[in-house]
Amino acid sequence: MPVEHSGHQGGPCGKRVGEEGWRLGWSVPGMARREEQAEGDNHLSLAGNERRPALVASLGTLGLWLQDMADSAQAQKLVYLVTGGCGFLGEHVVRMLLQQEPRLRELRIFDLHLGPWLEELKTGPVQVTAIQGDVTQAHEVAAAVAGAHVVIHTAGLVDVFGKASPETIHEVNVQGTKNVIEACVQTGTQFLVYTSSMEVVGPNIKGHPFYRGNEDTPYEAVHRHPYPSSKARAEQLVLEANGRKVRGGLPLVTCALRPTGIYGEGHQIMRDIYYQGLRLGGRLFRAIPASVEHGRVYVGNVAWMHVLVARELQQRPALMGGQVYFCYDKSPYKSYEDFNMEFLGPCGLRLVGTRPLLPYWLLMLLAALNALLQWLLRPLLLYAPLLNPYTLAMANTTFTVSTNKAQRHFGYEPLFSWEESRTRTIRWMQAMDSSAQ
Ligand SMILES: NC(=O)C1=CN([C@@H]2O[C@H](COP(=O)(O)OP(=O)(O)OC[C@H]3O[C@@H](n4cnc5c(N)ncnc54)[C@H](O)[C@@H]3O)[C@@H](O)[C@H]2O)C=CC1
Ligand SMILES: C[C@H](CCCC(C)(C)O)[C@H]1CC[C@H]2[C@@H]3[C@H](O)CC4=CC(=O)CC[C@]4(C)[C@H]3CC[C@]12C
Repeated sequence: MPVEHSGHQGGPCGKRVGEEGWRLGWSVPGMARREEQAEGDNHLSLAGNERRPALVASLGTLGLWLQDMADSAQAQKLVYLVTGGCGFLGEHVVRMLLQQEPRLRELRIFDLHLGPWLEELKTGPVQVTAIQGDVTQAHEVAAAVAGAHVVIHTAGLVDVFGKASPETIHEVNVQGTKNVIEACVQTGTQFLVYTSSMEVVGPNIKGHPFYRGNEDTPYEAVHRHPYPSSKARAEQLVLEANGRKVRGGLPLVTCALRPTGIYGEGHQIMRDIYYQGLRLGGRLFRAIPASVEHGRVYVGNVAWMHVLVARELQQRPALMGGQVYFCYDKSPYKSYEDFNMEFLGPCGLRLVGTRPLLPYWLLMLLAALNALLQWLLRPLLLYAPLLNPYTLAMANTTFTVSTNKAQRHFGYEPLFSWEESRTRTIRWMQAMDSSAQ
């Protein structure tokens, strides 16, 4: 079925919250903590002054306030650049940085398409600079990178459905990443965090399972599809660049984060599958055996890992430079379809069948047919269904991660529990549904 959204009449999800609700209400657990703690500190200092004359108390408070101002002026000195900052993951990284990185002075958001929601960020204490640009254009990248302390490079062309040509995917993912690296070297930016993917490892073309593996698990990574090939090449370039001298003589410090399948607020594929289910009368039909595990990670935790890595890379360059980290959290191990049902179920969709309804060979045939149709129709229209030989192989091969490398190297703990990740995703789907009605 082609991926399209028009004509959606709304579904059975109950709540009536505008889609913007999840954007405007965006906050993280513990976020209130910083503010509460600040307030608490003030209460403490006032309590100490309680029995003194009012003037002394006021002067004391003023002094503390001035001290606070001086501290924060000194602390707020870093300039971060997020490429792809208006994408699904990028937006979460941007919002997480604004909430969790107190040393931020300026946040630059570089993207081919800037979102209108950026406007609301511009009223906060951190200078938010939106830059419309293309990572394939070296001069645009260099201009955006100049003067940044840290670059988080999430921009990429995520396409496993044949929407873009292999050349375009390579241009954006590989040449774009080369441009980011060169810009860091030329302008003197010392820290680069790259959003890689589990796909740089696998599943490979032979369909070998990767069961609860970690960063050191031996696995034959062989790719033919342009997306994983481009991500693997780009990751390699980023890691090889670790230690290169940047302008001014200091070494470049790089590392790569490899998310498994990301889910959460703003996830386009989840949206597509939801609408597909609605078109099928509120049902989805099981295509993949429930025993095939597919690794998933909540977008808020992936964003949190980016913020932490960016921070800790500056403290522990020798340990973390040139390293790769899988992104993980407490999301349960399930098949791709069963996992999606955690969110689609509460929105009224049903997964029909405890076993795949069609034999695998027939699915392969349908997937091949879709690929053929895509090719035949290309001169006339873009036919990009979810099912093709590559996505079928992806969904049908076990790939799960079990590691604590991020915890050992930079103290990562997921910021969002599984329950919270699930609730947030469901709320977003419900808001999306009611805003479409
Ligand atoms: N969605 C997922 O499950 C996973 C994604 N990733 C990686 O995470 C990163 C972000 O992915 P998503 O947020 O899912 O994708 P997305 O498509 O929502 O975001 C990518 C962003 O990059 C921007 N972009 C694309 N081409 C550009 C160009 N030439 N110049 C400047 N900006 C450009 C897009 O406009 C978009 O805002 C990608 O690098 C992807 O490979 C890794 C693992 C899993
Ligand atoms: C669309 C696929 C599911 C199709 C189900 C079927 C065959 C019944 O129609 C998705 C299955 C696995 C997904 C990919 C996986 O989560 C890893 C990814 C990592 C990335 O870096 C980008 C996204 C993706 C390739 C993701 C894309 C959708 C699936 C192929």
